[in-house]
Amino acid sequence: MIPFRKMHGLGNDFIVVDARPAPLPLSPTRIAALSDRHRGIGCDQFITLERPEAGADVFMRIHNPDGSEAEACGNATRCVAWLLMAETGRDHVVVRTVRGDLPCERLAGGTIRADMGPPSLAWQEVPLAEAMDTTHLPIDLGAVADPAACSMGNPHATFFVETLEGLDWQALGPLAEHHPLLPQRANIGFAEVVSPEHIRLAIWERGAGPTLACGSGACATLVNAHRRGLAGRRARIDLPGGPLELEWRLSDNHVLMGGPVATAFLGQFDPDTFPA
Ligand SMILES: N[C@H](CCC[C@H](N)C(=O)O)C(=O)O
Repeated sequence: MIPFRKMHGLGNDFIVVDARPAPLPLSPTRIAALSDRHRGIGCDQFITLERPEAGADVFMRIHNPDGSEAEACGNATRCVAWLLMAETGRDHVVVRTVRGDLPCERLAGGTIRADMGPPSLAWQEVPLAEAMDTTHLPIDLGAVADPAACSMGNPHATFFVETLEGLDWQALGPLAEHHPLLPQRANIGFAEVVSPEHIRLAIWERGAGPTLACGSGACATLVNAHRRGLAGRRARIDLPGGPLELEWRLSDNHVLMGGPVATAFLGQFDPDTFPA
């Protein structure tokens, strides 16, 4: 049996397994089966903790429920940071991902804040299929158009809308996720700018669909809103699951993202029950 912990940040939920003591028999197929909400445990992302090389407290591998691997996950970074803080008693830990080291800290009130690093703004780095200005993509889906794109390690495109009220973003999300301009697909944000310090955001995640919150998506939204002149460098971003506090720091170009984390339950599963 393999023990797991079910965690979430604002309802963006994760199965977390610990492969630090020994590697676990988890193929993408098995991860997809475990991530199924009806036939498995269910989650937005499947998180595997691995032993890091020197310089970080843990290596975090991220899979989507379709079995694909993601380069970044802000809410899981905060959940895993909390776990490491509970293990070590420290208020600062470093979570390593395939895209680099993410320092995290515990703030007053239990908020966990992750330094998600600098955004990538060049078209090759999002990536987009061809050279263009990443603040305006020629994507027109009728009800929404003209998104901005950036990478937080993983690809994001943000549509700015007058209001989320009545917008069928769950139908538009998959069209944008699979648009030919986005060869690695992308996480798709629908952002209603309430004021320069306050944004409402709905997210259609690559490989996962609609989620209650997306940390890297909130980072990308602040970056894209700021580049479009719609927001300052700090904002509260309200997602369906609740608010995240964002800052795109001027001094070092890093994006900081803070919010709550929670454990829902602990459990165990028999890997042989799921296809290998
Ligand atoms: N929920 C995550 C993002 C998952 C991104 C994943 N869907 C991808 O394919 O990049 C977050 O809090 O940042």
